[in-house]
Amino acid sequence: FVTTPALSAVRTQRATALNLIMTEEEISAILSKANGCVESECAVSDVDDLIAELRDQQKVLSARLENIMNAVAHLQAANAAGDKRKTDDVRSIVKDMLRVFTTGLAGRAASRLQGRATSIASRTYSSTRPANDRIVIAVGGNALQRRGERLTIENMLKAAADMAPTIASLAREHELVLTHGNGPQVGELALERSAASFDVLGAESMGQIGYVLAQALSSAGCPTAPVICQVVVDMQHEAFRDPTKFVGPIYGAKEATALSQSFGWIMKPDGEYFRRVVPSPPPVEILQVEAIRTLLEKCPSVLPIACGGGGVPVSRVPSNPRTLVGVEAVIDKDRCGAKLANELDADGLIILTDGGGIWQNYGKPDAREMKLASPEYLLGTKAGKAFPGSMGPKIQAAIDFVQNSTKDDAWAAIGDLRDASKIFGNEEGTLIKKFSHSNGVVWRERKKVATGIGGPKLSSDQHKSG
Ligand SMILES: Nc1ncnc2c1ncn2[C@@H]1O[C@H](COP(=O)(O)OP(=O)(O)O)[C@@H](O)[C@H]1O
Ligand SMILES: NC(=O)OP(=O)(O)O
Repeated sequence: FVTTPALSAVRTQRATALNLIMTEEEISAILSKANGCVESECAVSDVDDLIAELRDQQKVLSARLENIMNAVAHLQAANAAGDKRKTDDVRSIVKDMLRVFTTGLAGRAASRLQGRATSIASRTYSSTRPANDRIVIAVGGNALQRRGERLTIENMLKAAADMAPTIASLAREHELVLTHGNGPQVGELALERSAASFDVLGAESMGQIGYVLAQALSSAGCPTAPVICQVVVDMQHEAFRDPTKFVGPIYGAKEATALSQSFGWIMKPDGEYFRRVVPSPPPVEILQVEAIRTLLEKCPSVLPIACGGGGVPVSRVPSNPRTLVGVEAVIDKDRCGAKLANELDADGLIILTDGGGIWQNYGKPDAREMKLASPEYLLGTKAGKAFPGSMGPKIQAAIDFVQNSTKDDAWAAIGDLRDASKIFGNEEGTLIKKFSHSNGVVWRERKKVATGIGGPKLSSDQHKSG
C-alpha cells in the first residue's frame, strides 16, 4: 500500500480492487499515524505507534492471504472430481468464497472476531451442526500408514498428504485440535533402538508424526503448531501389570517367541498373528493443556497438534511432585484425546480410523452399524466394557468425553477418515450423545454386513516387520 494522502483520490476510482487488499478504515488508520509522524519530529513513541499499526495490518493481510489460499485449495479439491463432482457443492464453495471477499473486509475488529470460523468455508456438510464448534480430532497411527504398506517416511508423507485436505477443510469451519496415534511408529522406533525407553521413543514418534502432519497441512493451506505434550500417569495403575497396547509390526508365532526370549518383550495375539504389547495407563494430567488453550484463543488461524501418541508418559516423584520422570508405557491416544477435549471444554470429539463406526457383531454376517448411540446404551452392552480389538478404547473415550463434559449437548463420533465430512451430518460413522428414546441406539439401515467398510481387520492387512 501507499502511505501518501494522494492515495484516497486514486482509491475512489479503483475502489473494488483496492478494497480486496485493505479497507478505507484500515488505510486511514495507517495514514493518520504516518502523517502525525512526518508532521512532528517523528519521536520514538510516534514511530513505535506506527510500527504497531503496521504490524497489526500485516497480521490482518496475512490472514486474508491465507483465506485466499484456502479458497484455492478448497476449489481445487472440489474440482478434482472432474465429471463426478457435485456442481451444487462447487457452487456453494464459490458462494462462500464470495462471502469472504464481501464480508471479510468489514474492518479489523470484525476480521479478528471472524478468525478461522468464516475464513473460507464450504458449508456443504454442516447443515446439522453449528459452525465453529471446538472439536478435538483424533486420527489413528494406522491412518498414517495404509494397511499392507511398509512403514516408511515416504509412505507416511503420502498418507498425510491424502488426509490433509479433509482436516484443513474442517479446520476452516471449526476450532480444531488435532491429535494422532503412534502405535505402528513407536514400535518401529523400538525395533531400531531396543535400549531406548518408551517415553523417549514416544517423544521421538510425536516429533516425527507432528512434523509430517504439519508439512502436509501447511501444503493444504492450514498452518499448525505441533506441541510435544507430557502426560502424567499413575504408576500404581493395574495397566502396568497387564500390558495391552499393541505397538510395532505383526509377527508369526515362532518369531514372536524368539523376540520375547531375546528382548523380554511381552507378545500377545492380534488376530492370527502376534504383536508386542506395552502398558497403557490412562492419562491423569496433561501438562501442556494451558499452552494449547492459549494457542486456540490467541492464534485462531493456527491448528494445534497435541497429545500425539497419547502424550509422553511421565510420573511425579512422590517425595517431590514437581520432579517428573519418564515412564515405560504408551498412552492410548483416544483416551488422552477425550481428556484433552474435556479440559478444553470442547463441543465434540471425533475419532477417525480406517474403518467405519461401531458395529454390533463385528465381522459376522449379521453385523450392523450404530448410527446413533447413547453412552448409557454403550455401557450396557459389551461395547462399553470389553469390546474386542482396537474399538474398545475408542468407545470408552467417546463415553468418557460425553459423560464428563459440562455441556449437555456434547457429542463424540467414530468413523472413517475418508467420511470425515459426512460424520457431521451423521450420514456416516457412529454419533455418541445423550438421548433417551429408541432405547439409546439407532441402527444404520443400509449397511448390512461389516465385511466391506468396517469389515474385520485381518492381521495380514497390517504392516509386517521389515
Ligand atoms: N466392533 C467394531 N466396530 C468397528 N470396528 C471394529 C470393531 N472391532 C474392531 N474394529 C476394528 O478397529 C479398527 C480401528 O482400530 P485401530 O486400527 O486400532 O485404529 P487406529 O486407527 O486408531 O490405529 C477398525 O478399522 C476395525 O477394523
Ligand atoms: N498411542 C496410540 O493410541 O496409538 P495408536 O492409535 O496408533 O494405537
